[in-house]
Amino acid sequence: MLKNFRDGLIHAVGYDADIQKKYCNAKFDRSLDASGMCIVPGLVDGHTHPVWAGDRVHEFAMKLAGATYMEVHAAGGGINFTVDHTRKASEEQLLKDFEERLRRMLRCGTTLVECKSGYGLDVETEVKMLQVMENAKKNVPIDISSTFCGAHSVPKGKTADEAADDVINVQLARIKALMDSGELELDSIDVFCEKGVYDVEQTRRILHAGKEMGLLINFHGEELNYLGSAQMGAELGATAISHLEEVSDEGIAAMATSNTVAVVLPTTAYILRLRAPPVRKMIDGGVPVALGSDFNPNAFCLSMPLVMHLACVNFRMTMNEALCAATLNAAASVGKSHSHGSLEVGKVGDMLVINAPRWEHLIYQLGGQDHVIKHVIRRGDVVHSN
Ligand SMILES: N=CN[C@@H](CCC(=O)O)C(=O)O
Repeated sequence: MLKNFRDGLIHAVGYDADIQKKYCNAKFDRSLDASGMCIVPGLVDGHTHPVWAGDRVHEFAMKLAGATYMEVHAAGGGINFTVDHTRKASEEQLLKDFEERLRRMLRCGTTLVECKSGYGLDVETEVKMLQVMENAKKNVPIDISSTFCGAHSVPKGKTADEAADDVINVQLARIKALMDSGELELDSIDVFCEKGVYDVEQTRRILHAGKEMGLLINFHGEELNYLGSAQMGAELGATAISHLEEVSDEGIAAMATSNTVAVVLPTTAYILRLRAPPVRKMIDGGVPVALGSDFNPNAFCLSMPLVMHLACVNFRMTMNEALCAATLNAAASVGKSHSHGSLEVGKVGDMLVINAPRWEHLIYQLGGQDHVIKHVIRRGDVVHSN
């Protein structure tokens, strides 16, 4: 099998490779039966915030007692709590914690992960987070797609308009210089478009500025309140929008027309007790649906197999759809479906050997799914064995 992975790329496949259809939720039911084991592509995590300091375990009790996400923020917790700690943390400490999280993701089968900044909200700390991502790329055998999310929250002491100006004129300007000099490699720009955070027009301004710099648009929209951000994102040609619990029928139609990927996040809906996004309507309406773990101090889950399980039970996705969403469609959400997300000639040789007679065991087992993963192969190399 491994002879097919010289240079880390797939040169030939030993079975019928017609398993997924680009940008759609196609069937994926022809797993390879190799000595009682199955093979699936390496998993792609389409939305995470894994670089930060300051866990928020204390907030969990508030949420269990019924506090909403915005009530936790108003009480001094939430994103701004993590921002305070991340600003104080050294780059070395952030890198050490981040690399440990990446290694745990790898053991759960993730071979490509989208990673957002967003706990700095000022130019120094945002750049520090992005540099941590850059350094981790050299040390951990996992592919990282970096996203600048300087507009993740409105920092203390600024209005949203002032903060949007700072993101555009100060943060993006510095990031562009670092990208031009080759010190940073970024794929996407993100904004938390939400009532009480950035409104649709502020979000549009920031995303437009990022697009002008060549970044893909991949932002948080329609999570807690309906704002019409899906329509705005579609107008701007967004590559992806995530959350979408409150997306409207018009938003779904607009996203289908612009071929914008919907990145849905079952752990977040679960922990915040939000209603499920209308995944069935999105799939039936022609929107490509992807999955992300949304690993962050609020939704503390690194395991894509667990996310796929929740997607099937709580979002009523089929197991085929969940696998496609956690591989090819998640790769499309970061503009990497040409190289990642399926076992096709010319793509990277990322795959999982599943220690079970059917690949569905990856989803079937609730918790402990890493036990089902026998090997994680990244670019043709076995990088983890269980
Ligand atoms: N909703 C906004 N951002 C994150 C949560 C960040 C946090 O609570 O620290 C998310 O994607 O779920």
